Amino acid sequence: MSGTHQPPNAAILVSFPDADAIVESLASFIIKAQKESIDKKGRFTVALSGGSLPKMLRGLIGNPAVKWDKWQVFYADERVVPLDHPDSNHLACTNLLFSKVPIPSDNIHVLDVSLLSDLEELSDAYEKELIREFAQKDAARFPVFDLILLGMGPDGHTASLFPGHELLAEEDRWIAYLEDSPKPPPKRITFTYPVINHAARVVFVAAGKEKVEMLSQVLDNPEAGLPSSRVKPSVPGPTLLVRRRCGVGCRPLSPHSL
Ligand SMILES: O=C(O)[C@H](O)[C@@H](O)[C@H](O)[C@H](O)COP(=O)(O)O
Repeated sequence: MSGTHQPPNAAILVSFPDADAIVESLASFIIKAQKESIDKKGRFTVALSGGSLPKMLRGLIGNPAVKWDKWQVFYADERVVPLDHPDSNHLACTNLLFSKVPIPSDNIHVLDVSLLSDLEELSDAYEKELIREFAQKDAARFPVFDLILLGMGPDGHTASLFPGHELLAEEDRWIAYLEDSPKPPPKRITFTYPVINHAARVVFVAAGKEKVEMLSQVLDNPEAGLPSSRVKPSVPGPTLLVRRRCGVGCRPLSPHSL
């Protein structure tokens, strides 16, 4: 083990030599979080993103430590397309993970596809899905996810929260929609910051050389207000898993220290 970089927003940054090392470490991190959550509450609430994240979850496949029947899975953001559309985050997660593991389909919370033509109704319905899982069980103002897994775009976006977008200022709603996403497809729903920042754990998985420059912006220049810099769950701050040298002063850390 060599050490961590503590950037101003108190994120924990961990870098790995290659994608396989991230996959392995991410799986152990998730399993540890799962155990703590099930021991405490009997369930594990997790939110997934799209992009390259689903394929980074392959370390969970065939792993007997994963208690799939205790998982409640939501999408931190989802593209407004049918569930079998190539752009669907749910389809990517299904192809790369859920079709290969024994998770009950009722435990995966997907868009109500009968509402795809009305984004307001669609995001309201997804918010109600969260309310059923959290407000009724935990009686909290905002849901407290056990784990939210995020990606980071080369422009610093995360989930479907994009630089300069009005949704960055949303303080009330749990789920919001947009019709002008700069990353296609344009219509999406997304968790808002109140949801992301109330999570017990948030992990960014940001593999790829093209993210190095943006990563240093996000970590070392939070006052610029990039969407990924605004992810600030209270304790212990977000964890960032990145591939290769991150270029912002961090050193490789043993996966076991996660
Ligand atoms: O559905 C989406 O588009 C996302 O959830 C988005 O926020 C993604 O996580 C980032 O764009 C990173 O994507 P990559 O991992 O493919 O770079």
